Amino acid sequence: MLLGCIGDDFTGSSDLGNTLVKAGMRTVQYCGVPQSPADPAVEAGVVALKSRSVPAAEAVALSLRALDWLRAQGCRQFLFKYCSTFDSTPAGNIGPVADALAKALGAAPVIFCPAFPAAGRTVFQGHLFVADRLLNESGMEAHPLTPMSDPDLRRCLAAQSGNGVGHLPAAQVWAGPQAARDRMMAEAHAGRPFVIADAIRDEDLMTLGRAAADLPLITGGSGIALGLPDNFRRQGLLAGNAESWRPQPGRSAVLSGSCSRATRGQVARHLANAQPALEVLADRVMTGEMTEDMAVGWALSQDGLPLIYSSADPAAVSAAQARFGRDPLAHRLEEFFAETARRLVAGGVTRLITAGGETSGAVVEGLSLGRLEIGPEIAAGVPAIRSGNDLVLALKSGNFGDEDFFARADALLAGRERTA
Ligand SMILES: Nc1ncnc2c1ncn2[C@@H]1O[C@H](COP(=O)(O)OP(=O)(O)O)[C@@H](O)[C@H]1O
Ligand SMILES: O=C(O)[C@@H](O)C(=O)COP(=O)(O)O
Repeated sequence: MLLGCIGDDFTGSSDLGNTLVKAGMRTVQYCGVPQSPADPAVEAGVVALKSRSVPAAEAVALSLRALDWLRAQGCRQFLFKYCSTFDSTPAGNIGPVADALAKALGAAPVIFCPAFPAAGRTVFQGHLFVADRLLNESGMEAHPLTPMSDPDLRRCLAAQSGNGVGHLPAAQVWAGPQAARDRMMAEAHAGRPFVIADAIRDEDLMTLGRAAADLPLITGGSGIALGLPDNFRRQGLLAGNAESWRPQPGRSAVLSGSCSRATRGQVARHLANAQPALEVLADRVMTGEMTEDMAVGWALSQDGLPLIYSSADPAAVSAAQARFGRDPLAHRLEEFFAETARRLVAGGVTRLITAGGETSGAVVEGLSLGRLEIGPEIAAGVPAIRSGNDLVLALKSGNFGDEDFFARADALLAGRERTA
């Protein structure tokens, strides 16, 4: 294994796997830290953790265990993948995890770049934009678990990290890999080893990848990985033939616990298309009026593509959180989706589409999946995934995908539609 990656959630890890496979690296996503060694043919390993919203000390411990395993597989470089919207709070977990990984690897400077231009995320003057909006006006300010109210990534990171935070401005990125590298080294020498890097185009991410060729630790969204495979390819280390894919016949279902704007649009489209949909109201789940059994019984009796969703708008989310508490509510809803997924698969579902990072993490952990093979791209940042012989999945990040994502994902997973 050449490149060892640690993803702080499961959708994000598949997003990263998608980038690496497209750029020609044989990539496997592992659900949690594996117990046994990797297949030697794997060139990039992504250890997916559910560490984005757990207490910081737990996220650090999990990430260091993942690092130990990846080091034992011989990795030469390490990547910490977090969200392209920098999902975190002043308590972490991006800063504390990066502090621990940098210390363990003796890494300085360390790039921080969540930019993902294909999904509209760009970093300019140290600020994060989602399309033409600053992060704090993008809808992320109302996220149920990690509301993002400050678009200045230098301030966000400084609040969470024990390391000095510097900046690599766009002008130095546009001046090429050497200029970018020089600026990062200068920042590190000035006591600011954690460097927020501007990037507004894929070309900028390619430049950053090249500038980071000999850095032990890189951090960012999936975009920061765009240029890394070329570094290994230049050294003649890649075998080629990164992707293999086989669609899956059978039944499908969609589970959505994402309350993000894009997902709510996808739910609305599904309803407008008169496809079967069951709304899981937070109150009914918390009071036990709605059970997993009811949801599964409903889904298995539907024709078409059944959608079970708790996706709700910010006002409904706030009201439910005020009533039940943010964490107990999130925990119960995630448990609901995990158990529903288990029963759906036991009941014969072979294609599962999940929306939301925490939700997808709960589902994948609930299903005790181990190793995921990354297939073709369904939408920017969302690949088709295979787990063993009988199950294929799409783990959709909350804010990814067009309005027709659910139908499109199912068609691709079933082999009714070819890749983009
Ligand atoms: N109706 C709801 N009210 C409150 N919280 C909710 C509701 N539906 C889902 N949640 C919780 O909100 C969180 C959404 O996070 P996640 O699944 O990561 O979605 P996203 O990818 O959009 O961030 C989950 O913990 C989920 O359980
Ligand atoms: O980088 C991204 O935006 C995604 O890969 C990701 O991590 C999204 O997380 P969720 O929105 O919580 O699914």
